[in-house]
Amino acid sequence: MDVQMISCGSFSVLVLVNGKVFLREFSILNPKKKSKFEEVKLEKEISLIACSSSSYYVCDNDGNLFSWGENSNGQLGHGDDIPRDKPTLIEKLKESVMKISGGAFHFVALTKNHEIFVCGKNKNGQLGLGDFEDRKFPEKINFIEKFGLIIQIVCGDEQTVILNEKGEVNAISKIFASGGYGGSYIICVDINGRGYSVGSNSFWSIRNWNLKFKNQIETTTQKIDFNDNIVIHDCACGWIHSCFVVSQIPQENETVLIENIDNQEDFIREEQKRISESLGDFEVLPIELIYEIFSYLEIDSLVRLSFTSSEMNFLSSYDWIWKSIFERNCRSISKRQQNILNNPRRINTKYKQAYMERVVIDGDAIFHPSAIAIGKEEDIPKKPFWKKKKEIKILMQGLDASGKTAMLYNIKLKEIVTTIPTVGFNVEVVELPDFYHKLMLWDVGGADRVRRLWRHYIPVFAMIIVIDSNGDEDRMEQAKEEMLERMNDPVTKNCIFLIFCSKQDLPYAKNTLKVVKMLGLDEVDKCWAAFPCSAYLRSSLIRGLRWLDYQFYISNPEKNQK
Ligand SMILES: Nc1nc2c(ncn2[C@@H]2O[C@H](COP(=O)(O)OP(=O)(O)OP(=O)(O)O)[C@@H](O)[C@H]2O)c(=O)[nH]1
Ligand SMILES: [Mg+2]
Repeated sequence: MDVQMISCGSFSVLVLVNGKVFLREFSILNPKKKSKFEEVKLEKEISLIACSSSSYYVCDNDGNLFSWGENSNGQLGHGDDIPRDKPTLIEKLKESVMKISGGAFHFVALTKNHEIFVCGKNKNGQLGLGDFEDRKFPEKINFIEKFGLIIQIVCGDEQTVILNEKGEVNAISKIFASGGYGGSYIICVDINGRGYSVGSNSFWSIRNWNLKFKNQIETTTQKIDFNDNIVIHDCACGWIHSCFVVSQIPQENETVLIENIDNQEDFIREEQKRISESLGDFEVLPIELIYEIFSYLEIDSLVRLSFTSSEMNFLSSYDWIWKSIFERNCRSISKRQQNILNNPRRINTKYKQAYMERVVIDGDAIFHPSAIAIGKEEDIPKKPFWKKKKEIKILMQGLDASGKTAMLYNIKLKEIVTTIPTVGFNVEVVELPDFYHKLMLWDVGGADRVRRLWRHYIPVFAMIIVIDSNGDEDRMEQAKEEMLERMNDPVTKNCIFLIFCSKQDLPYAKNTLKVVKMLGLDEVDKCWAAFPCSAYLRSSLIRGLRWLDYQFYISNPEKNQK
C-alpha cells in the first residue's frame, strides 16, 4: 500500500493511496459517531489531492480537477453555491492542473503552464484579483508578468502565497518546498532547509510573525530562528500550532554513522538528544509518538493520528525506513521525498543507495539511473534547425494487440486508425520538429512468426517495447519474458530501450511503477526508460520518442559499436 499524499480539512482527512482516494469525515454534530475511511469513487487514477475546510479537490493524471463538499462561497468552482456529494469535474478549468492548495473557503490551482486559477471566498482579497468579491468559477490571475515563473502555491485560512522560480515573491531564496496550511499563517521551507513564516502570530503559533495579508501577495517573511545547523525537512501547520521535521547537520569534526539499523530506538533517542540541544524552546516529539507515526504506513493508524504528512518525511530521513521501503519492493516516492533523499545531508547508507540505484522516478516516467543522467525530458535542448537529420532505425516490439500499429499511425498520421493484427511488418519514416533524427519505425506484428526473426531484419540500436499496462498477470509474465529476451540478447548490447506502458487511458491500467516492477525492469542494467502512454494520445508518444531521440544523439550507440 503506497500512501502518496494526505491532506486535512477542518474535520476530515483525505488520503491518496495507489491513485485511489479515501476520505474520512468527522461529524461535528455527532462527535461520538465512529467514522471510517471510505473510498471516493473516481473513474481515473488520481495524482493530487487537497482539502479546504470542508471541500475536497482531486486531480487525475490528465490534470482534470474535480471538487465536492461544502460550497458556501462557491469554492467548488461550478458557478453556484450548491454543495456536491460526489466529485464533480470543474468544467471551466480547462488547463491541466499541476498543484492545488485549499484555504478555508477558497482554492488555488497551478497549471502545467504555470498559470494560477483561484476560486471561492475573497473577503480578505485572498484570491489576489485586486477586489474583495467571491468567485464561483475559477478565474485566472496573471502574475506571470509581475513575478516570473510561478512554481509553488500555498493557501492559509484566508491567504494565498505564491512563490516564483527565484523565490522572489516572499524574498526566500530558491524556494522549492513545502508550505503548511495554518489558521492565519503560513510556513515555507526553502531548498536549504530554512523555514520562513508569514501571517498572524496571534496565538503564538510561531515565533516570528508578520503582517496579515490584505489584497496583495507581496509581503515580507521572517526566518524561523532555528540554529543554522538545523535543517528543516518539512513543516506542517495546524490552526494554531506548528510542527517541524528537522535534523541536524553534523559539524565538521562530528561523525554520525547510521550503521546499526536494527537498533532504531537507541538511534532515535541519541539523535533526539543531539538535536534538542540546538532547538531552544521548540519541543521534540517523544519517541513513542514517533513509533506511532511509523505506523502511518498502515491506513488504520493513519486515522488515529490524523494530522500531517510531515512525519512521513521525518521518517524518510532515517535509513530503516528506506530499508522497509526497499523490502516492500520499492514503493513509489513523492517528488518531495525524493528531494529530501537527493540532498546530501546525512543519509547515505546502503539501503538508500540500493534504492536509488535501481530506478529513478521523474514525475510519471521511470528511468535506469544511467539513462536519466543524460536525458531528462525538460533538459532536452532543441535541435539546431540547420543540422541535417540522420535516420535511426527503431524496432517496435511487443505482444500482439499491445498497440504498436495504433501508435505507429498516430505518430505518423496524427490519426487514430482502426487496426487489424499485423502480418509481417509496417515501416514508416517520421520526421518530427525539434528532433535530432528522422525516425524509421519498424512495427513488427506481435503474433506473427516474424517476431522471432527480428534479429535478421535490421541492426538494432534503438528499440521500443510496447507493454499493455492493462494486461492481466499471465500477459504481463509473457511480456516480461519477451522483453528480457530482447534486452539480454547480445545483439542489443548497445541498444537504447524505450518502454511504452500503453493503454493508460483505460481505467484499470497499471501505473508505470507497477509495470516496471512486474516486468522486473529495475533489475536490468541497460539504458532504458519507461513512459506511460496511450496510443490515442499522441503527445504521450512524442514525449517518449523525444527521450529516445536525444538519448541516441548523446550516446550514439551505432558509433560505439564500431
Ligand atoms: N484503449 C486503448 N486501446 C488501444 C491502445 N492502443 C491500442 N489499442 C487497441 O488495441 C487493439 C490492438 O492494437 P494494435 O495497434 O493493432 O496492436 P498491435 O500491437 O499492432 O498488435 P499486432 O499487430 O497483433 O502485434 C486495437 O483494437 C487498438 O484500438 C490504447 O492506448 N488504448
Ligand atoms: Mg500491429
